Amino acid sequence: MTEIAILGVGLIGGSLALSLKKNEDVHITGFDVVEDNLRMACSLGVIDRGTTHLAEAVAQADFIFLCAPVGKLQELISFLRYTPLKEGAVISDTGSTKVSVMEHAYGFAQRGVYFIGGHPMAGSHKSGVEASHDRLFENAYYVLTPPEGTPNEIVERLKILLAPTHAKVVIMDAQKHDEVVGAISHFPHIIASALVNQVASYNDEMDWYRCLAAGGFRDITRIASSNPGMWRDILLNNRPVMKKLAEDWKQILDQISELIEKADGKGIERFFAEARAFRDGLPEKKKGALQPYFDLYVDIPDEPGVIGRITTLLGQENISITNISILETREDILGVLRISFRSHEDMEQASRVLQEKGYGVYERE
Ligand SMILES: NC(=O)C1=CN([C@@H]2O[C@H](COP(=O)(O)OP(=O)(O)OC[C@H]3O[C@@H](n4cnc5c(N)ncnc54)[C@H](O)[C@@H]3O)[C@@H](O)[C@H]2O)C=CC1
Ligand SMILES: O=C(O)C(=O)Cc1ccc(O)cc1
Repeated sequence: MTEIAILGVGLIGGSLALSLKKNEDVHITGFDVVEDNLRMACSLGVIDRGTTHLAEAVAQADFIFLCAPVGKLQELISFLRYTPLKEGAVISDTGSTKVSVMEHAYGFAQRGVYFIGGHPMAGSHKSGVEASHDRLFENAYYVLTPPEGTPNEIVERLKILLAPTHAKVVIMDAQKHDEVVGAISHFPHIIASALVNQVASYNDEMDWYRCLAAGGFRDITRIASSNPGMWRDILLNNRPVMKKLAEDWKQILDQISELIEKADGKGIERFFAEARAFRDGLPEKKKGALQPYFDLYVDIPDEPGVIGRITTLLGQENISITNISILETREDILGVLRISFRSHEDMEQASRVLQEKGYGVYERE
């Protein structure tokens, strides 16, 4: 039996646990600072047991995954440095930045314990264990940053353990990771939020901005709905790269501003054509990466038996549900039920069936 400890049982820790559980020979202990998250994770079958005692969670573990926010990783690593661990244990993390993590991950090898940085390049703008999914990492890149001198067989052990995620595991230097991921993931979150903030400030004067915001605006700003604390931590842990990207961005904006000022149609067209050529050449998004589940939200009256009636209705139509959770229940006010489906077709069929029965149903991005 392989003992696994997941420290931070949220979206990523929960999804990792669900993927690794596909290998029946694992036992997963979850640690979290929020006891309710552990209770929820146990009841959803994400972890085998939960504890709020860190030393106890890791003592017998063969693999330890740090899945807490980036801002908490250094503190967790420092704790592990002086905590009794099993000889040969492999520690990894899932943080979105790698240089600041690897700088702190010293002092393990001399104890016969190994630290290998990690970053599964798939996720969501949603947070929390309720949003976790066993196929979240399917077809996504999963970057590992082993420090120099890590024995090959240790990296291989970690790769074998990660096989049930069906991610494409790649080895990368931490600095290179932060530069590339800074440009394709971290910086776009700044741009998406900046766009939303710009429109929101105009909207203060005239509500039409909000009303007409649709299509392209919604597509390009989806990630502005991400967890603000998580993105604060990511930016603060990739500062030199973020500063450089912001400076380059200012230049790009100045250039386009000048083209507009000069009414340089050819230049403007070239700007869009270059972007289109690169965008159209991006690899196809394979199913599994980033959007593996489809959620429907159903308004539910606060009355006994309503959830049973909804699930029975869907069962009668042979529509499979992958997850179900109650998001709000307040006295005299409608609650909201979130139902997840494996495919868009299942979700649409469920939406039709429930609306026919008079339920208020909607999708939320
Ligand atoms: N959300 C995403 O799309 C992705 C996130 N990541 C990275 O994975 C990590 C986890 O992110 P999510 O799962 O999205 O966040 P989350 O907010 O869903 O889960 C984080 C969990 O860590 C717990 N936690 C907070 N402080 C802790 C501490 N000191 N010790 C143990 N647990 C603690 C929280 O209570 C929560 O349950 C972050 O480092 C993030 O940068 C990586 C890939 C994608
Ligand atoms: O919601 C999205 O599209 C994301 O950007 C998901 C994501 C968030 C953080 C990461 O480190 C990797 C992927």
